[in-house]
Amino acid sequence: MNPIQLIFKTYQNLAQCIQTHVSHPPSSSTDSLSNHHRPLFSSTTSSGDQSLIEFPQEKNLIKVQFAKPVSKEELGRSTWTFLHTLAAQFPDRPTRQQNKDVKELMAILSRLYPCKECADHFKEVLSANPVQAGSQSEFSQWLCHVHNVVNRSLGKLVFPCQRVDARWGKLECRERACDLEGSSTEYRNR
Ligand SMILES: Cc1cc2nc3c(=O)[nH]c(=O)nc-3n(C[C@H](O)[C@H](O)[C@H](O)COP(=O)(O)OP(=O)(O)OC[C@H]3O[C@@H](n4cnc5c(N)ncnc54)[C@H](O)[C@@H]3O)c2cc1C
Repeated sequence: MNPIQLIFKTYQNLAQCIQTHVSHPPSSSTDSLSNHHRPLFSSTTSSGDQSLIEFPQEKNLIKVQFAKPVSKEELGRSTWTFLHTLAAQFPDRPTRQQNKDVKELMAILSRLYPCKECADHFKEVLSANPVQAGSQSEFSQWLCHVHNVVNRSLGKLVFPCQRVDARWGKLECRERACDLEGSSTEYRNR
């Protein structure tokens, strides 16, 4: 192959590669659709927040939910669920590392929470209410308190913190496999 042919061939390969990626974007390793099952073409029809993608090879219709913007409220509810569940599972006698980690987590949240106004406000809340995580109950009470500070600033009702254990339980997990304490001695020794 002479140099001109070589350049032409390389260009052809590149163009083919781009075309393939545009029509079938690469999937992550967790994507359950193998290349064999990818649609040759896709037709989408909106029905509420769901759309249908047709797989002509299999004469099947598979419902695929497309991303839509998450509201500040949804994000807030999910984040509080994560935080209160973390507090419910926090060890009664945390290691120094666990204590440090939870403080760092809150500091990171106050910098990276994907709602700038909320993150800035939470930074102020944290500086007025430093994290207390000497035990499970101390951490869950502290979290309940700071959640109430946010509630108040939004004109919401204050939650009775003596009921926090009734509202937020541990993650449903067989044989306490999700417990921080039992599950990782390595972590405990750090
Ligand atoms: C760190 C952080 C900062 C935020 N800052 C802002 C902000 O500045 N501006 C803004 O508009 N939104 C903010 N949000 C979102 C806001 O707090 C709410 O999540 C959102 O308004 C939805 O409120 P909600 O009424 O559904 O209940 P949420 O406040 O999301 O609470 C979820 C559930 O937790 C329970 N709960 C309520 N209070 C407590 C408590 N004190 N202790 C334990 N459980 C409780 C209730 O059962 C409630 O249904 C923030 C969220 C987070 C996580």
